[in-house]
Parts: sequence; C-alpha cells; structure tokens
Amino acid sequence: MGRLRRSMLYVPGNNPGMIRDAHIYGSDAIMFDLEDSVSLKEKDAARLLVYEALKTFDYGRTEVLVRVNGLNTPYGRDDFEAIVRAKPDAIRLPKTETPEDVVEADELITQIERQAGMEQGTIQLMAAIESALGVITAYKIATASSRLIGIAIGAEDFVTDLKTTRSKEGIELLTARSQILFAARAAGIDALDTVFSDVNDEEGFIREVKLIKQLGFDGKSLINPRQINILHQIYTPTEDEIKKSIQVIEAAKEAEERGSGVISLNGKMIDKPIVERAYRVLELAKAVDRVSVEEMWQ
Ligand SMILES: CC(C)(COP(=O)(O)OP(=O)(O)OC[C@H]1O[C@@H](n2cnc3c(N)ncnc32)[C@H](O)[C@@H]1OP(=O)(O)O)[C@@H](O)C(=O)NCCC(=O)NCCSC(=O)C[C@@](O)(CC(=O)O)C(=O)O
Ligand SMILES: [Mg+2]
Repeated sequence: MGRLRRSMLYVPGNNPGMIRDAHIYGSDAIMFDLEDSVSLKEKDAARLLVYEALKTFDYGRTEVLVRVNGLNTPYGRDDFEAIVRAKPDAIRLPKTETPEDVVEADELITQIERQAGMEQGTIQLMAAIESALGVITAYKIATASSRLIGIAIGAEDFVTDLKTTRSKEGIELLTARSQILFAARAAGIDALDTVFSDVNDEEGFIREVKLIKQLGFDGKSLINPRQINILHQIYTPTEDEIKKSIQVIEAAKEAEERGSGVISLNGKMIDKPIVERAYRVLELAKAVDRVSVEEMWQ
C-alpha cells in the first residue's frame, strides 16, 4: 500500500503559530498554503515564513506539502524558487487546467533542483483541478509528469467557475468528482477530495466524508484540526469489516488448496475482486492500526 493520504490539513502560510504546531493534530499530511488563504500584501512574508519553517521544524512522519501560487501569477515563480529549495515532500499546483501547466511546473522544479544540487525528482507534485476545463482534461493532467502523486478537486473555485454554489448534497460536484477519480485511477495516482468549509457543521462533514469514501477517494483536504479524527474514523475499517475480510481471504485460500474455483461464504459468492478488496481492507487497517489487525488475524 502506498502512503496514507486520508487527511491533508491546510495551514495558512501567514500564520506562524499554526505553521509551528500543524503536525501535532495527527493528520496524514499538512499543506502550507501560499495561495488563496494569503492576501496579496502578505505573499512575500508568507513565502519566507514557510521557507524558514520547512528549514527549521521537524514535522516527523507527517507528509508536508506547500500549495504555491500559479505560474501565471506574479508570485508563482518566486514561490517555486524558494519552496523547492526548502524541500517539502510535494508542491501542490492550484487551478491546474492543462497538462502544459504541469509540464511547466515539472521543468521549473527540475531546473531548480539542478541549480541547488538536489537529486532530480526529490520534489513531488499534486495538481488541483478547480475549473470545468481542468475537469475535462483531468486524465491528461494526471499523466503529465512522473512527479505526480495525486490530483485533487478544489470545489470552491470549481463551483464558482460553473456559476453555481455548493449544496449540502454535493450534486453539482458529482460529475467532476467522478471524472477526477477515474483520471487518477487510470493514471495510477491518488485522488483527493476538496475542503468542507463549515467547520461547525459536523453532521454535514460526516455525510460528505462518507460520500467521498464510497466514491473511492483516498482522502480529503481539511481546513481545521477538529475535522481530522472524524475523517480518520470513517476511513478506518471497522472490526466487523476486518473480520469479514479475514474470513474471505481464509475461504479463498482454502478453496485454492482444494483446487476449487468458485467459493461461497455464508451464501455469498466470493471471487477474485472480492478477495482483492478484502486484502485492501486489511492493508488499510494495518496501516492505521497494526496491532489490532495482527491480533485478529491469529
Ligand atoms: C477555519 C478557521 C478560520 C477556523 O478557525 P478557529 O480559530 O475558529 O478554529 P478553532 O477550531 O477554534 O482552532 C483550534 C485550534 O486549532 C488551531 N487551528 C485551526 N485551524 C488550523 C489549521 N488549519 N492548521 C493548524 N492549526 C489550526 C487554532 O490555531 C487553535 O489553536 P490554539 O489557539 O492553540 O488552540 C481555521 O481553522 C483556518 O484558518 N483554517 C485554514 C483555512 C485555509 O487554509 N483555507 C485555505 C484553503 S481552502 C481553499 O483555498 C479553497 C480551495 O482551493 C480548497 C481546495 O483546493 O480543496 C477550493 O477552491 O475549494
Ligand atoms: Mg481553490
């Protein structure tokens, strides 16, 4: 199983306190933001702050990303120049619309890595898709660079581009979410969902996390530490799911030993994709809570 990316906490790049403590809340990833949470007046100060933080603090095993400003803005190039040298795990490109946006970023990173004497490919990329054009070109974006670890939907900008608003049910996002998910899966990279902007609406947040998990997303961007545990709980296999997965795998192994093809477990047919899904449940359970799964497996 690849790296866990259930939760990615956005941290405004102009807030020293939040930047220092961002990893203590236990999200799988933190994402320092130089883009839309930072006002134009504070762009240079935020870039310097994030650069210094990356050079100074140890964020342990938490994956660290930085969302830069686009290369079509006056801040993008300076962001890349500073941030690549500070060596986060990955840079998130905002508002990606074409594969050329990714290639341009990839080539600039390659150039900076070379100038800084860094190993080529050190810095990974994540592309956020936040417009109708981006959704239409999602697969080309997802396959535009070997640095890409995932693509993400940015819903606030996306609904603005569509000339609509976000509803609680998310009907306006369904096609875009699906298309981004298909593109990511076809490209073999992660698919990340967007932020849920009302931190006080716990019920709405839970509904949305269940929806995106069911669609198949690997995880979601978050804006507040209060959202992390709720999301992790939903993304953690239950004891019942783990037990059933173990039963499926054991039944499949027994059937293989007997040389029998089709298996039935409690009246339900078990075939190859079901066994594959059972393994995936156990891998996820192991990744989030190794001890209890190993105990159950015995
Ligand atoms: C929402 C709120 C103001 C609420 O503040 P509140 O103060 O009421 O929160 P409280 O819960 O009271 O905080 C309790 C304790 O946690 C600390 N704490 C809070 N938040 C923390 C955090 N994020 N990181 C670390 N620490 C944190 C806080 O400092 C306090 O620490 P302490 O004082 O020590 O107890 C705050 O969370 C916040 O600013 N969020 C980040 C917003 C942001 O980044 N937006 C940009 C990204 S979206 C976008 O751009 C759209 C998008 O592009 C997205 C896409 O691409 O998907 C698209 O198009 O859709
Ligand atoms: Mg956005």
